[in-house]
Amino acid sequence: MNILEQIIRDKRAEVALRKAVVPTGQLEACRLMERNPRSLVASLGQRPSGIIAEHKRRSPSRAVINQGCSVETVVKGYERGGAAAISVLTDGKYFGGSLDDLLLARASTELPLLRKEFIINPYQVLEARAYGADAILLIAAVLDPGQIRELCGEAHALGMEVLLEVHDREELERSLEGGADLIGVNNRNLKTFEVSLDTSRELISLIPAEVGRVSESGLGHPAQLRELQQLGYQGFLMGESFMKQPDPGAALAEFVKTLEP
Ligand SMILES: O=P(O)(O)OC[C@@H](O)[C@@H](O)c1c[nH]c2ccccc12
Repeated sequence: MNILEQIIRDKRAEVALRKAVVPTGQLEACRLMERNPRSLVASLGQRPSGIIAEHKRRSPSRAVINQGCSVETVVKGYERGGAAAISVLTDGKYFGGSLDDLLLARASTELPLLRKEFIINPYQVLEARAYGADAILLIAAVLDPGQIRELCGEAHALGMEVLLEVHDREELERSLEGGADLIGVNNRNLKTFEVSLDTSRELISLIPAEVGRVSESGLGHPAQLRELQQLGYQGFLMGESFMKQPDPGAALAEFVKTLEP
C-alpha cells in the first residue's frame, strides 16, 4: 500500500466518525454558513504574486517543518507579505493540521481560504464551508470522474470554488469534464514524493484556457515562478519554503520583493 492509499483508508474511517459526532444538520446551522465565500480565481487575478501560501506544520515527506508559529501569525504574515490566497492543511494524522486551524485562519484574514484536505465525501465539502473555506482541493488520483463531478457540484452549490489537483496526463484528461474552476498541477508525486517541475511544463498545454492554472509544490525560487508564469500559470501553491523559516510571512514578503521586475 502506498502512502496515498494509506491516507485515504484512514480518511474513510475518520469521516465516518466525524459524521456520527457532528451530523450534517448541525454543520448547516453554523454561523459561517451565512458568510458569502470569496473567489480564489478572482484573487489570483487581482493580487500580482499569484501565490497561494500554505499553512503546513509537517508532512509525510518532512517530519518537522514548523511547529512553533501560531496559525494567526502565519496567516496574517502571509496576507501582509502579499499572498493572493491562503491554503490550510486540515489533515491531522499526516500533516498535523485540523479544522480548528481553518477556523483560526478564517478569523485572521479576509483572503480566500482553500481547505487542503483529502476529500472523498460530500460531508467534507459541507464541513469546509462551515469552517470558513472559500475553496476546496480535490485530488484526481483518489477520485473517479463521477465523484469529481459530484464533489464539484456540492462545492458550487455551497458557493465555493474547486481546485482540482492532477499529476499526469491521464488524471488531467479524465478529470476535465468534472467542472473544476482551477486545475492544479502537482510537481510532487504523492505516491513517491519525487518533485519535478517538468510535470508543470508538460501539462500546461493540455489545460483549457477557461480554467485557472496553478502549479503546486517544490517551488522556492523566483526564477521558477517567472518561468511558470510565462508558460501560462496564474497561481503558485507554496508551503515548505515559507513555513520552514521562523517567520513565514516575512519569508514570503522577501520572496515577493524579488519577483517584482
Ligand atoms: O510545501 P510545498 O512543496 O511548497 O507544497 C505545497 C503544496 O503544494 C503541498 O502541500 C500539496 C500539494 N498537494 C497536496 C495534497 C495533499 C497535501 C499536501 C499537498
